[in-house]
Amino acid sequence: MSKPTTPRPTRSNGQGRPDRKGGPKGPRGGKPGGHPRSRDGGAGADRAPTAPLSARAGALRLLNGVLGEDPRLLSELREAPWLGRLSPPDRARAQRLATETLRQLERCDRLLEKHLKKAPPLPILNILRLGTWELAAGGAAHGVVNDWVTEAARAAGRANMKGLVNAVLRKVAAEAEDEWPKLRAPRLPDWLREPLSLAYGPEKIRAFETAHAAGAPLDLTVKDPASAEHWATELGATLLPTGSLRLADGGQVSALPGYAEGAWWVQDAAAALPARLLGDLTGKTALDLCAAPGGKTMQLAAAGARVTALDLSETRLARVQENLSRTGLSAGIRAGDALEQTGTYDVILLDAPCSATGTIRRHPDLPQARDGDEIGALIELQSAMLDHALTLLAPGGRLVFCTCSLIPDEGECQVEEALERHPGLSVIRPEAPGLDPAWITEEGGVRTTPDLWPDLGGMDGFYMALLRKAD
Ligand SMILES: C[S@@+](CC[C@H](N)C(=O)[O-])C[C@H]1O[C@@H](n2cnc3c(N)ncnc32)[C@H](O)[C@@H]1O
Repeated sequence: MSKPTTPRPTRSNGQGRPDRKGGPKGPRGGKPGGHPRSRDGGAGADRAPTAPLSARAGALRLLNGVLGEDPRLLSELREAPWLGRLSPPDRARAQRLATETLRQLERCDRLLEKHLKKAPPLPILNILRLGTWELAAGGAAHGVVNDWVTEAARAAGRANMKGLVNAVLRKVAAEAEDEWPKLRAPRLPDWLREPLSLAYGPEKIRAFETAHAAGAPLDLTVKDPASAEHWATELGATLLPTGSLRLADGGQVSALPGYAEGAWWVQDAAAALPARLLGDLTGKTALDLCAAPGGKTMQLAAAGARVTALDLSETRLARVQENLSRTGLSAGIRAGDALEQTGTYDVILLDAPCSATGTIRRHPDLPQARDGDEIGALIELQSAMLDHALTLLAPGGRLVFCTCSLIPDEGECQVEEALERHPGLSVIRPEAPGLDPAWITEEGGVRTTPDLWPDLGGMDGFYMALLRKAD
């Protein structure tokens, strides 16, 4: 990777909404053909607001919510009241259908474009996208087409769109098996592709895109590292070089062996690395400054620290408490702003709020629902948090700064600039089982990217650095 001097998307590249090139012409993600949208992804008027919804109707609402005029992340739409109208299995199916369609949106659009003279209203275009993904994934043509035709009448309230959906999806069904594999991995939108290309080069970006298209397996962190091999056998999982367990497809997580007794928790292999840089923490006081939902809090507690887990969000802190209760680990939980904390700690973990662009394998909605506008403010917040965190660190204390971002301004640059602002602050060479020396950066941090471990199933993009305050 070249020296990380990526232009900051909002400071130097204000590029506006993502460019979704390559699909049918006309209304794309943004302009739903004049249909008013609700903020929770509603797809057409609710004539019976309590009537059950099918998985496909749910998926359509989710897609409309992500790609509508006021784009929402799927995680934000999960709170939408209408989701209560789906049975739990249908809700899971709807999430999967929407997620996988978003992951392959460019491929869906490329298959559709030759069959559309002009783009239909957004809800109908989204129906065609969902149907195309289902057909490409091997769905039975008759059932998929008929169900989406029915949905078309309901969603748009315009029966004349049924014919279009029927005709287009039948054509897609006839060619998907041959044509789909020829399509390139979907490209990142320009607001992200351009700064990442400058930092990593075009070849690496194509590798990121291939990894994003492949999706992510289920990774677990074991509470007691000594039992990792035992749980790998119990779960039929791969034990990764860094100590995490990996399942190709976990299915229902709460039904897996070891879940109920709290032997492990779900955490991407890259996300498990920052806390591991701190090693054994027996007897140390630790502050987890942005703790929720608690993956790293549990690691710090399992490593022997007396942990204070802080987060701004009380709702998200409830997840930390649930996770601690299930795993039998303990930490003091505190709601509040990281910038207003007082006290002194031996170690601090700062997993700062960021663009989350390292997690696109798991969240393919992110490039579609975001446009980079928020990144400038996040960069400012990260450096303010890092400066304040250093005031809470005991002399000689260690701090891990990390973000799940691919953008160097949220990682490498933050540490380089902090070293300039704080004479006496130093970077400790990172050590942890399985840490590949090739991941170590110029300033001494660790950079992971989604294309690493291609034969094992990739990993999230993360940046982390272990810092030491002067005595
Ligand atoms: C990347 S997530 C943390 C993930 C967590 N460390 C884990 O491993 O499970 C960032 C967190 O920062 C929290 N946050 C955002 N602004 C904050 C602030 N000013 N003070 C404290 N927490 C904040 C968010 O609520 C969010 O839970």
